[in-house]
Amino acid sequence: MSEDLVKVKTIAVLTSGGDSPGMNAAVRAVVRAAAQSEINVYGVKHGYYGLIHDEFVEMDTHSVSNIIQRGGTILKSARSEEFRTEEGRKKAADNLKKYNIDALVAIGGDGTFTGANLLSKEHGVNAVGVPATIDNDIIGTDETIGYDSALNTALEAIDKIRDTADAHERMFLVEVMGRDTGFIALETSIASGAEIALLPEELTNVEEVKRQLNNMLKEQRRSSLVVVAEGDETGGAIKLAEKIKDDFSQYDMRVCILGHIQRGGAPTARDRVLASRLGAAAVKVLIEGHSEVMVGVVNNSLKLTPMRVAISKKKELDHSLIELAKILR
Ligand SMILES: Nc1ncnc2c1ncn2[C@@H]1O[C@H](COP(=O)(O)OP(=O)(O)O)[C@@H](O)[C@H]1O
Ligand SMILES: O=P(O)(O)OC[C@H]1O[C@](O)(COP(=O)(O)O)[C@@H](O)[C@@H]1O
Ligand SMILES: [Mg+2]
Repeated sequence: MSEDLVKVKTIAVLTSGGDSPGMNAAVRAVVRAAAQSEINVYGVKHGYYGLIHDEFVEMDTHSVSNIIQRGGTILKSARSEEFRTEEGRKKAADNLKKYNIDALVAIGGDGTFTGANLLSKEHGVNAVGVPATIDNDIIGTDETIGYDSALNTALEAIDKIRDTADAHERMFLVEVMGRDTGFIALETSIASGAEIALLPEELTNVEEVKRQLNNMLKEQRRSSLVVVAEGDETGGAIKLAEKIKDDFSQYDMRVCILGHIQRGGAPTARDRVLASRLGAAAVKVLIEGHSEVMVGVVNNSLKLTPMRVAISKKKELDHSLIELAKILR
């Protein structure tokens, strides 16, 4: 984190990794905050792929009109294997030099920040990270951009599944996203009143799951919902169903995988506000001379975290929420 005052004239902004609702709001905030400070902005299409393959487009305040409410990302997102190599990052740095770009705003998740940090270390490119992923798995910010939207999308779907589960007195195993982390699974299970939540952060004992379901069925529950994070130890909802279906054949078990609907749709108000704050903050901290940092909001205040710290460890679930889910089900 350096803090020398530098005149930033031109910046680039990109979105990378899994898209998340609110990425557009963040791009808009970066472009508009930069314009306020008379900084030129290039948008880079397709994340690091576009950085390597010269997909730079000039942006101004009009380029970001009417996007704050839209899901996806107007800059497109991608995953680039080439950027994981030194040669790939050298090509990316050469392109940034070609356009006289002083700094990069990378909007994405932990992988995106790992890449940006390497680009900065190897080629002296000033880089600021803006956390955007539905997984909410980044330390240094209470929530990532897109998490609240994905949570609400998943919850709406689970509420609907509960209606039909109840009508048919069925058992549903609902799989939500979260390759390595159970934020969506835990909070949707609390908010929907699910009977059980299976999280990547906890060991899953299939016999124990069966026992709990049996106990609840003895309480004469009319339906059962098990929310399963895709990264759960059992390997997701389909695999779990294979392991338990014979024991619950009378409940006409169904599996529903929510999948990518959780990544799309209009961002919630909270995500739009978070993205607006963080996008503008990224420009501010670049002007102040910071680099290799991530902007976040903690306890409603802006916070800077060195990128190397942000990528160094996994954000932990709140154990009191795990207990709460168990008490209230
Ligand atoms: N270890 C790494 N070294 C260099 N670049 C990386 C590394 N990890 C990820 N990246 C770059 O960041 C991109 C996005 O990472 P990914 O993990 O897919 O998404 P997210 O940023 O949402 O976690 C990758 O496609 C790759 O180009
Ligand atoms: O869209 P893909 O490539 O199938 O990736 C799915 C993964 O992306 C996510 O939606 C978001 O993850 P990242 O933000 O780390 O890219 C995960 O929850 C999910 O496991
Ligand atoms: Mg990630």
